[in-house]
Amino acid sequence: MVQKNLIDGEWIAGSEAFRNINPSDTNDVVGEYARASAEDARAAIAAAKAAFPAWSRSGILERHAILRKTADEILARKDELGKLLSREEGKTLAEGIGETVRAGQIFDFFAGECLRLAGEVLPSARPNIGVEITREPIGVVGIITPWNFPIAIPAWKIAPALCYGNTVVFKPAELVPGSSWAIVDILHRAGLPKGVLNLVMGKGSVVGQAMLDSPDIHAITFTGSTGTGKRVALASVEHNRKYQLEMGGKNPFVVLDDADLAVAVEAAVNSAFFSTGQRCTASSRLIVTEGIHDRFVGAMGERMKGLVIDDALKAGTQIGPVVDESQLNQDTDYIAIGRQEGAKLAFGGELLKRDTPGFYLQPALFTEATNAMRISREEIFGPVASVIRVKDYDEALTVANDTPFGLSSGIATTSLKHATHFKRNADAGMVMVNLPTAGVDFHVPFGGRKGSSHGSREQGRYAAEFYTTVKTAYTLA
Ligand SMILES: NC(=O)C1=CN([C@@H]2O[C@H](COP(=O)(O)OP(=O)(O)OC[C@H]3O[C@@H](n4cnc5c(N)ncnc54)[C@H](OP(=O)(O)O)[C@@H]3O)[C@@H](O)[C@H]2O)C=CC1
Ligand SMILES: O=C(O)CCC(=O)C(=O)O
Repeated sequence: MVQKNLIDGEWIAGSEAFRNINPSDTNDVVGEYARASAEDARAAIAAAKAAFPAWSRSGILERHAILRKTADEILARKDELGKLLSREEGKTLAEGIGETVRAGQIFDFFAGECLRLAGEVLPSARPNIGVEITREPIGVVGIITPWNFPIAIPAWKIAPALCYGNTVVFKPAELVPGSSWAIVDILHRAGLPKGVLNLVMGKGSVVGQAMLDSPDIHAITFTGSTGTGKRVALASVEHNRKYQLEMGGKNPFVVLDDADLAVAVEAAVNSAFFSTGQRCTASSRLIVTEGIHDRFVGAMGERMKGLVIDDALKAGTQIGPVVDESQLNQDTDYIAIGRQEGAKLAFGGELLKRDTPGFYLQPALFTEATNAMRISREEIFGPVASVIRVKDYDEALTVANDTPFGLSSGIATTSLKHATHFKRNADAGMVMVNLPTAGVDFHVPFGGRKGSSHGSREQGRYAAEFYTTVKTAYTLA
């Protein structure tokens, strides 16, 4: 059965369908999905526009109940939805279920936020005048999401958009439509009025572009590549619309001489290779001071030998496949580039054969890398990391900050002084001490600096900044 798009409360088949393929086993078709056209996207935008006046004035109990019900269903179906996610994206079952739980928690959090909407009442600078500051929804929000977090990223954009009274046109990545379809179905059945949430699955160059070109989309929230992010920005400036971008990372993980080696290695392996390195918060630059360098590299090699790379759904798998052939080619191209640049491939980097045809790559660790190499400057988005040797903490901090990106950064140290200094001086939106650079909580701000992000933070209460517009009202007493 072809899963359809949701436009104005109706499931619409469209004229074309596309297949969702399991990267662990390319013979396995996860499902078939209707491919929306640019015309479908325009119909979805018109429906969202028409639904906005009523939804923006809907009661907070109605919004709360829908988001609460959605959270409950996602959490109750975590094993089934987690399996679907792992099957379509290739992260391990534990990661797939974990991400599904996170999506449920996000809906739960924003269900609560519906009940906590608040403003401020202030005295005016002039006598006998009262000032009220309130937050109002923006209008139609366009949501464009990537393939690497098929349920959590849609959840952390859709939940606040609806909570604060906006209507939505949602375009998931074509590679992973299954999880997105499932949460839209859940929200629809939870009682969202028609047109409030519209799903248009299909190509970014067609459906996404139609969204960028529409004057009736008042805000766009995007996560994905830097190149597409730039297109979103340019089109948004053209239409004078609000936009928010979460793009790449080249996140540093600093290991100091005084680090607990086991903690450092575990955090580095998680940062660099878990979720097959396909996280914008992944660390691909391991910046290591010279006193611990050789022990760290040796321990990383030992730990990497034990990693189980296999079918995402198999019990015991620790690293699933790369998401598709094009991403696999990007990863192996960068491994070749690293070698040409003079870095030493100390471990891994081989294509692997498993029982089923899939995109299996052994995580790769380069040593003798410099921060000037392309493998240290450009986002690879795969299980490929480089060790950069530095003299001391000061040089480590300089190298860590010497990047066009600024999403996450981490440090392994037992020194309070260095941990405190790093938290203050790392030029990144998120800093982790003795923890992986990736794997964030659902209720606190998420976002970066420099080339990684644009606009206000996502997640937690800070999300209100993007999904609302502030009004200041003056009243003569
Ligand atoms: N920061 C992050 O979390 C992510 C970073 N990336 C980086 O991007 C690289 C490429 O991945 P890729 O999936 O191609 O990333 P894209 O930026 O192309 O995809 C992200 C989303 O944007 C959509 N899109 C593509 N073109 C347009 C357009 N012209 N107008 C509007 N929307 C559009 C995509 O649609 P569709 O895919 O359906 O065509 C997808 O839904 C990765 O290797 C990685 O380096 C990728 C994913 C996430
Ligand atoms: O590290 C995380 O938990 C989130 C990462 C993320 O949002 C991303 O890779 O797009």
